Amino acid sequence: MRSGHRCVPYCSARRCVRVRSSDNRLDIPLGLEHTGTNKRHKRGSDHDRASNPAFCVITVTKRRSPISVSQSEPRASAPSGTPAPTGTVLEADSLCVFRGDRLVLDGVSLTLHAGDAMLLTGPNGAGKSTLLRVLAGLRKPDSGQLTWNGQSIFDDRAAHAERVAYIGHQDALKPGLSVSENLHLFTRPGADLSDALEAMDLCALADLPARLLSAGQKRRTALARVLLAQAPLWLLDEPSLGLDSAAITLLGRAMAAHRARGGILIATTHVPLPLDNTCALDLPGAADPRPFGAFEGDYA
Ligand SMILES: Nc1ncnc2c1ncn2[C@@H]1O[C@H](COP(=O)(O)OP(=O)(O)OP(=O)(O)O)[C@@H](O)[C@H]1O
Repeated sequence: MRSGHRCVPYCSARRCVRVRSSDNRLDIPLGLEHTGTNKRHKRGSDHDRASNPAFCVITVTKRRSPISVSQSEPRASAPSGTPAPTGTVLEADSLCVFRGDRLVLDGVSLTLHAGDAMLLTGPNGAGKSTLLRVLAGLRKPDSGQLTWNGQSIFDDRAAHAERVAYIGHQDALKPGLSVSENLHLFTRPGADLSDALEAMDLCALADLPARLLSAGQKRRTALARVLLAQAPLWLLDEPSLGLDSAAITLLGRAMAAHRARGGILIATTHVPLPLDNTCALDLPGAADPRPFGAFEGDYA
């Protein structure tokens, strides 16, 4: 961690968070880095320094204590006969993202290898969904690098879209189509629709129009779609939202199987998820500083 200073709009509690995950060791320094090359950051900082007494400049000279995270057990191994792409690596370096004038992500770094799982936690508004959208390639960071096997994902967004299975808060089902028809739209070569229906206990609902599903049934359908994507990177925004305990067990099995095949998984959550051997990235969040009008112009 470099020494330096960072201009922090509104909240002195915002901190740089870095996560490193390797086979059985995690190293998560928490500190602050110099980001003076970010023009938006500097512009906002100059303005806020002049006009807002809550604005502050923080100087950090040494690394803070690591977040308490440990990876005590070895991760699930791949089933025999299933080759895991062990060289796969997703890496984010010093990601900064503004929403409106607010610096929501401030120097987030992480490294995940094949089979790794990371839980993204933090209070409402901390930037968990924002980070997932950046990792999915749906939004460019204002600064920082995001690479898959060493290549920027923004060099070829279409290729990155192929490797991502993403679910947001909305289940995004076509209400007039049945569960099967909705899933069929997302079935990639090599995926088996009936396996996905079974994995999420949807067989009895397969012919029901999505508009007639309960919230939990819709979520199970959205998760079945993730299974059918055949994607190495799962980005799940509160995947257990609306699920009953039986469905949460099914979710846990699906996530374990994905990792055992060498998949990478990142999930936001406010509740415990049935995942072993994860690392956690806790975004600190900050009190919302602005009235609604201040957010105009950023609807990405
Ligand atoms: N379209 C937008 N324009 C401007 N600001 C936004 C927009 N969407 C979200 N934000 C702001 O970005 C911040 C981060 O939002 P985000 O949805 O990433 O948080 P979160 O950690 O996922 O929250 P939650 O736990 O409630 O799901 C919030 O302060 C929010 O007000």
